Amino acid sequence: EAPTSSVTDKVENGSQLDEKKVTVVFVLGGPGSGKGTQCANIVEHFGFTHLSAGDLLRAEIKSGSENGTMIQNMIKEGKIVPSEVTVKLLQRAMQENENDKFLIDGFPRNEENRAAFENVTKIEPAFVLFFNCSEEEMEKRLLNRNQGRDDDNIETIRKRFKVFIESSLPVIEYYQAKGKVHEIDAGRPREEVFETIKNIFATFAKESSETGKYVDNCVNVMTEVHID
Ligand SMILES: Nc1ncnc2c1ncn2[C@@H]1O[C@H](COP(=O)(O)OP(=O)(O)OP(=O)(O)O)[C@@H](O)[C@H]1O
Ligand SMILES: Nc1ccn([C@@H]2O[C@H](COP(=O)(O)O)[C@@H](O)[C@H]2O)c(=O)n1
Repeated sequence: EAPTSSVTDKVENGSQLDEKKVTVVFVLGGPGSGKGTQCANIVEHFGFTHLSAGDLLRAEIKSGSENGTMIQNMIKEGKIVPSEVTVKLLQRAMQENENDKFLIDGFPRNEENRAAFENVTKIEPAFVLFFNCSEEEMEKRLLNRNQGRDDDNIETIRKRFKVFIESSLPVIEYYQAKGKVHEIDAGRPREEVFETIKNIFATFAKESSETGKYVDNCVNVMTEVHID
């Protein structure tokens, strides 16, 4: 495992992870707001790699890691796992992947997550997507999700909503103050939500290619979108 000291400085054009310059987009929003669903679309159209913090934590439980039981208990209670664990998983996943464009889904979940990631990786997100959706709609989606998740029951869902409001919204506000947030009305049908997202990514790709900050392979949708 790479020591954190090997992760070097943030650079002007994007952020640096070891030898690699990376573009990171944080995907935030309440439980069931549709983050994972839309990340799959972004991967397909814009060549990003999707890293879901929740998926990495669930994989860690399955791997029989020494932290497995602790993580399992936290997830069942809807609580946020200590940042040290989650940041290490994300850092390793980025280092092991050849891509240089990452969608980090469900992270940072609280101020501790945010500060730890920034301190360890020196990476700042290019921008943040905020999926805004009513609790009523999110609850309905989660109860219908049917993926056998331990935390998709009404008791844990209510706890996750509370944690989202108390701990995660302040992180979104932090990035809003920095002008980095694209807020999306995530209560609409999937296709409509993706239309909005497509415009955001196409604009970002265009602006970045003009300034030399962004890399390739997202041009296939450029003709379909309008740039405001
Ligand atoms: N726009 C939408 N309209 C209706 N259902 C949706 C929409 N987007 C996603 N869904 C469905 O809602 C459920 C939750 O979506 P998804 O897993 O993408 O949410 P999420 O934000 O990643 O949730 P979590 O944070 O709990 O992992 C899934 O069953 C998905 O198919
Ligand atoms: N940064 C994070 C992300 C997730 N968790 C825990 O995992 C649960 C499920 O997360 P999803 O994004 O897949 O919904 C979440 O409720 C937390 O318990 C975390 O601790 N830190």
